[in-house]
Amino acid sequence: MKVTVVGAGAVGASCAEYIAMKDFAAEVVLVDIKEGFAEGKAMDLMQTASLNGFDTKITGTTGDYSKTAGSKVAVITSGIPRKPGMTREELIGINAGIVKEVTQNLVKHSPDVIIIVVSNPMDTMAYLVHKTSGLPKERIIGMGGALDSARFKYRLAEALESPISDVDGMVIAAHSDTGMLPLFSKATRNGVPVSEFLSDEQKANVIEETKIGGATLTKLLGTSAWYAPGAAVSVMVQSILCDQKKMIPCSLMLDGEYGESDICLGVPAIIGKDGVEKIVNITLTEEEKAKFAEAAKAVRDVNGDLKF
Ligand SMILES: NC(=O)c1ccc[n+]([C@@H]2O[C@H](COP(=O)([O-])OP(=O)(O)OC[C@H]3O[C@@H](n4cnc5c(N)ncnc54)[C@H](O)[C@@H]3O)[C@@H](O)[C@H]2O)c1
Ligand SMILES: O=C(O)C[C@H](O)C(=O)O
Repeated sequence: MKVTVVGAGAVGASCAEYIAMKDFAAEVVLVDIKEGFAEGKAMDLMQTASLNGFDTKITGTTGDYSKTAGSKVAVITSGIPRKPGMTREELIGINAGIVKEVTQNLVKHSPDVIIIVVSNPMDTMAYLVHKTSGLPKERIIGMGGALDSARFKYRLAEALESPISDVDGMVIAAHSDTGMLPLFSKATRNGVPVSEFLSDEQKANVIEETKIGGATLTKLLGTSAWYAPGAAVSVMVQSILCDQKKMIPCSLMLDGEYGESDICLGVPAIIGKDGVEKIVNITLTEEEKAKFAEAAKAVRDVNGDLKF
């Protein structure tokens, strides 16, 4: 099956690399607006195929969407990343126009496509794709929770001094510095609640470091992260192409779930061959419910800046 990745920059190339390395897709098409850039990234990645042992064919194109025709999944990473000191929300002015145009091109050539939205501010960009693509809501999935949950597990393992494979946990709500909701109450080490091992101070630190995970990396790198974002996308694409039905927190259009409607926010969902098979309703504490509602209010304010 064919996967298109729009934006052959840091995140787009990382998506293509992880998808190819796992060898579950027949073809990955990279698209960029910068002349020759996607072609160059595709060629460089293809020259790793014999070294890394994959058969996925990676091609690149400068804006020729006819090459993306018949894609099962398209990942939108085109747009600008933030610089140190910025919030993701500040990117809306430039990225909204790019995401809207790219979506129209993708849908024109692949009407049955499932779109994974990565460009920031992601929850708002996912909402924009819902409002402008004409695709059913099951086929538009924002990527944020998979990445934020991986960062949560990294911070939990650090605090627990345990291997990451011992740890499980999930982050829902908004993909923003303030609106992320790491579900500490449900995090476990080999099935045992992590609250059995960590103090209140450690808990607060893990939650805060998780929420500012993207900002911390942006400060260190001078631009935002790409390895873990690419790996997170590859997990979502694999769950679709291989119909794995994994439960993954994704930014989805809500219609009453978690008390919200007409907004994209991170919630756990079953992801399979048709996209979103089911939004999973989990029980939140009263404090978590209040934080989810607060995150929704902030995302709704940002959505208000969109022009359709
Ligand atoms: N949702 C997440 O978890 C997450 C994680 C990391 C990054 N991001 C976001 O992903 C986006 C990309 O980040 P990056 O680090 O890869 O940036 P980047 O600058 O390295 O790459 C972006 C690429 O998009 C291309 N582009 C711009 N306009 C285009 C268009 N109209 N059509 C096709 N290509 C176009 C650029 O030429 C560039 O190569 C940013 O908005 C960033 O904030 C989101
Ligand atoms: O932090 C960013 O701006 C990029 C991305 O959303 C991330 O979380 O890495």
